[in-house]
Amino acid sequence: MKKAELIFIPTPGMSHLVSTVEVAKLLVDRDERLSITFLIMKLHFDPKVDRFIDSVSTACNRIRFIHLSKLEPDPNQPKKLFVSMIEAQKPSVKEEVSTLVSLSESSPSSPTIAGIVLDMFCTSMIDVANEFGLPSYIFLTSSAASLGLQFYVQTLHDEQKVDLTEFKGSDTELVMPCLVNPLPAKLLPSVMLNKEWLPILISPARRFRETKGIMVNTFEELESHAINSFSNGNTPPVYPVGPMLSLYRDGDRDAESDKFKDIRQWLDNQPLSSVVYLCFGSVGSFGVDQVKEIACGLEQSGHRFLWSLRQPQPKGQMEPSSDYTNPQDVLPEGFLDRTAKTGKIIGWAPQIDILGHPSVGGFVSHCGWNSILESIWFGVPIATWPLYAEQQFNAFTLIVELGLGVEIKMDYRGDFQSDGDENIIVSAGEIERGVRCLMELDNEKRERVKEMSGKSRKALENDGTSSSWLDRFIHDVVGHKP
Ligand SMILES: O=c1ccn([C@@H]2O[C@H](COP(=O)(O)OP(=O)(O)O[C@H]3O[C@H](CO)[C@@H](O)[C@H](O)[C@H]3O)[C@@H](O)[C@H]2O)c(=O)[nH]1
Repeated sequence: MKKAELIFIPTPGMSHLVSTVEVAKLLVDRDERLSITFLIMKLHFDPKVDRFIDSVSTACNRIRFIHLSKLEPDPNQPKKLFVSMIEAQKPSVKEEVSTLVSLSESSPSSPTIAGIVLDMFCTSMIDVANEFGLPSYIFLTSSAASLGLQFYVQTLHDEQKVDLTEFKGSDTELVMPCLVNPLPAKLLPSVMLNKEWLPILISPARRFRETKGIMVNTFEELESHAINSFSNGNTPPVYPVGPMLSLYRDGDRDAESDKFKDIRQWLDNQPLSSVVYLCFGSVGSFGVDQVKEIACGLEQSGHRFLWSLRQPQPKGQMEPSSDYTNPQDVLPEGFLDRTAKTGKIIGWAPQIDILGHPSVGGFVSHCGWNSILESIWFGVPIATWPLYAEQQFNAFTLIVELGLGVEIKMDYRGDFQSDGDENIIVSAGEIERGVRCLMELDNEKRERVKEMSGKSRKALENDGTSSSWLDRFIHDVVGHKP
């Protein structure tokens, strides 16, 4: 039986890496011929990434990680765009791929290199795959609808010569194959409405078309309409293989166990479904004025809360936000004392543990796709408060397309991607209303979320839809199991 190896090139931030590693784990579990080598770029320092990789390396013997050497930034160059920083890693990627290919060719017992699986930000590495005659695949860490959006926007731009930036601030509604409902143009990701950023977004979609297939972190039962919109043969095959969640992040747990124990204990003492959890992803944070409004909104709502409150990064920086040393400095006077019995402020959150805890009854989220999938998995309804990237679009998908959430905001834009004219403050009143709406959600809506939770778990069972798609992917990449 000939063995096969896939090379994975992820974007090395937690929100892309975790689901990519998870799909790799399932692939090797489902076929003993497969092994996977990850090439890890060192783009910024996040100790969570290293801890996570260490824990996976020790647990899975057919997955290994090769760390590429860190490129020192050229002091004469202005700070580069993220995708350009990835593109600059091509020579090191090429060197590693060359070594792996030579090794594979030198011995009949070595696995054949079957292809390269890339993150959406790493499509420049398709050139490396082509050089070695290897097929490329994508693993998309966001939704099928967001994939449809990328193809739609690229077609509008390239074929119909539409200047997308004209949609900025307009009331136009866009009808696209991946959505049942028309999308208000104001919910397009900021990068699509900005002349400087648009090419960065158009380019991956063009290159996706060159690949042999796209695995997406979603499942048929959740996004059937969007998934069906790819069946016209105009795109490479799409494989909905999710939800890919890391339900046991041992690396995180060991490193921060005392802090996490305290959070678990606090949750253990709260009534069933009584706590609203607030978290805005790995990067999201707010300025002091907005923090105060959130605090007042929570207090006015009277609901119990667990709030991951984080410090803003310098403008334009997209690295994980850090915890406050003294959160009281940014909160309204006396807030911590007044809410001592009903609320808890934390920094980086053990999100999976929190969402899985029976005391949690709602999630105020920035609508990162991982957070949405995690919340659905645990049957916790979401109140949307998107900040950047495709999050406004995800909020629309969740509320309008899927009917699985309530709205605090849908068109809000976080500081780092707004052009300065969109920085409205969401008032305490709006937050209070949103939190009440979420926590006092009618049974029918809560049941819908629970039902989808069951479907998400079923999709990954041995005979579930996502497992079948994983098998189909393996078959397309390495052929029939003997
Ligand atoms: O305090 C925290 C904050 C986050 N997380 C975890 O970190 C991940 C965050 O992922 P996500 O919810 O997708 O948010 P982002 O970190 O913002 O993710 C980026 O990547 C996603 C997937 O491509 C996109 O959907 C987002 O828009 C983009 O910002 C999730 O697994 C969370 O469980 C924690 O465990 N604790």
